[in-house]
Amino acid sequence: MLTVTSVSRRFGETRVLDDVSFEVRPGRMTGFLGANGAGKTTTMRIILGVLAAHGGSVTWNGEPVSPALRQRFGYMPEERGLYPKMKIAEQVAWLGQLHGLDRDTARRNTEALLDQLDLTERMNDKLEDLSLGNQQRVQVAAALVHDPVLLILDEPFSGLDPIAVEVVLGVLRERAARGVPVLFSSHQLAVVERLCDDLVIISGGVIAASGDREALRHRYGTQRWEIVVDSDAGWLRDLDDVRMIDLDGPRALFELGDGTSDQDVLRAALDKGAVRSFTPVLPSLDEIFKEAI
Ligand SMILES: Nc1ncnc2c1ncn2[C@@H]1O[C@H](COP(=O)(O)OP(=O)(O)OP(=O)(O)O)[C@@H](O)[C@H]1O
Repeated sequence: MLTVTSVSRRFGETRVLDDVSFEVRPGRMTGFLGANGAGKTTTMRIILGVLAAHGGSVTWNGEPVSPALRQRFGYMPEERGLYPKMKIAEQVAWLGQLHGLDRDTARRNTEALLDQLDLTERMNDKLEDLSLGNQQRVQVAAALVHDPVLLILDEPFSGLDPIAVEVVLGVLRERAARGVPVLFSSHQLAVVERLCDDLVIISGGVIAASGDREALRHRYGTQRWEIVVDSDAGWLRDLDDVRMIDLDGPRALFELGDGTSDQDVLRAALDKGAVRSFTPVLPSLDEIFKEAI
């Protein structure tokens, strides 16, 4: 497990990270969410040792992160730093060797990854001859070739079409399933909502919320209910302490005040006729994000 504890960082007089603490747990995809300039890239660089922290610590299974251990981390930086004129298989295998793999293992891992990422047919093409989406798949291969014990990915899904998102996601999920902690940043709330098990939300260099995604959905946002009846559900508006959010004929989305309960509403609905469905609706990531920051 990776543990970030009370990390701070300034650039000049500006404090860009303030007491940042969170965990990236084994076998879990952790989404790192924040607006532009919130501090995601700075945090990732500190984890990778590319940038020094001005306070706090980063530990791996309770131990400080040594340079030798960092070699075993996988990092996909925001500025995609591969060689445009080098053939992709050669390049990925070479990066594997730089991370300590022998030549045969590097080649085997490269071939397996390029196959998983649907790039086998392009393996002898130069990076610059690939579409931007395919170049990004190569970046993913480069971050994974040495079988990293931890994966840190800065915006791995940006600019990918939906099919490429699925392909990259499949590869990352497989690593997570093998027990590798995966931290990835993203602006795309809908993507993160679908992909992550845990969430870290950062705002202005401060952690606004972190932990299990479902637990956060329960903790943040206002609980709502959806009911579907047989005829128009507009009568719900007349009930005390019911606030209608959305009404679409027999379907209504509403919130409850303190003076009533979901069971009161259900009873009132059954008195009127058939109830086809009645479900609590948890807030979306979008709502959690807005409330947390
Ligand atoms: N080398 C630097 N010198 C000065 N300020 C910097 C430097 N790197 C980052 N910053 C500032 O630190 C803050 C956090 O930047 P960071 O890149 O970590 O944010 P981010 O959450 O990754 O944003 P984005 O989503 O736009 O990539 C920003 O205000 C940024 O301008």
